[in-house]
Amino acid sequence: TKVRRSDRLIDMTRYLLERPHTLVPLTYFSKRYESAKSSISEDLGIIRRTFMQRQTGILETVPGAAGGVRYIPTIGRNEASDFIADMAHRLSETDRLLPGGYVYLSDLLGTPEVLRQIGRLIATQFANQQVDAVMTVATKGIPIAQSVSQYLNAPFVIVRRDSKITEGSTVSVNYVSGSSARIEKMELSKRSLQAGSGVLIVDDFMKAGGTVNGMRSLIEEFDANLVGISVFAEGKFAGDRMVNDYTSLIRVDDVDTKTNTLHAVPGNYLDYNQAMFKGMDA
Ligand SMILES: O=P(O)(O)OC[C@H]1C[C@H](OP(=O)(O)OP(=O)(O)O)[C@H](O)[C@@H]1O
Repeated sequence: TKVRRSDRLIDMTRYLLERPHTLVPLTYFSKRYESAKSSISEDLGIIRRTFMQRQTGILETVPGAAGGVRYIPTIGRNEASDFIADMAHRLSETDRLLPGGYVYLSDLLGTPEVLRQIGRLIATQFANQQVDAVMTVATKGIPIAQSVSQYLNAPFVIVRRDSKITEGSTVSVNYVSGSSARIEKMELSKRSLQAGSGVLIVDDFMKAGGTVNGMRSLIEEFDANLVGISVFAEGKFAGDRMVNDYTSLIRVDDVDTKTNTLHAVPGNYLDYNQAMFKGMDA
């Protein structure tokens, strides 16, 4: 029996939301609802318009026989700005400051809604780039990488600072870690990355940038290419950071070890993506 338009719209929306960055042929929906392609096209027009108006995302249409539709998750400027302001406020709570200017984030990075929004924000910035893999370093970066990976429909790979036989043979690099100028090692299973793949680096926190820099050299070792770098928060760092082209959602701009407080403000994400957000409103 034919499926009514209202029922089709609900089921198509769910189907698309669950498959970001995935091309779905119109014929798939025609068969699923036993409806003409012209009806399905009208359905998709309604979904596209509503997604646009509510800033749920973009419904791309790929023409031709091998064509179809692809849902690109995005976040609107206002929702992004509100979330970032909320996170900056949360980080400025007392008792988050840790020795060495690090910040306690594990409660936030264990909250599903926070992880969803972080993933959506970072995936929005890279929605139109060729990201074949999302890379992070164990441990606290992993939930962020998983969330970004889900929104971009790209696998995530975990770099480790320890050797595990369960990772098989690995490529390893030495890197200068943080302000302590210690040499550390990080490695990635050889099976994780193909040469030439586009890699997005994400992490929960960047201080001196040594960790991110280590991941950059790992990407070079794999003959892969760096698409971008995005971190949830960046610490206050006096020295010259080894990394400069990155986005951060939050920036720690003041640390007072006497009163054990820190002040966090929005990072450079909104400024960096101003043109992108303007394009969405157009
Ligand atoms: O910019 P840098 O000076 O290199 O510091 C940023 C590192 C340090 C910290 O990881 P750790 O807390 O050391 O390790 P884990 O994530 O496993 O807790 C954080 O998650 C980044 O990866």
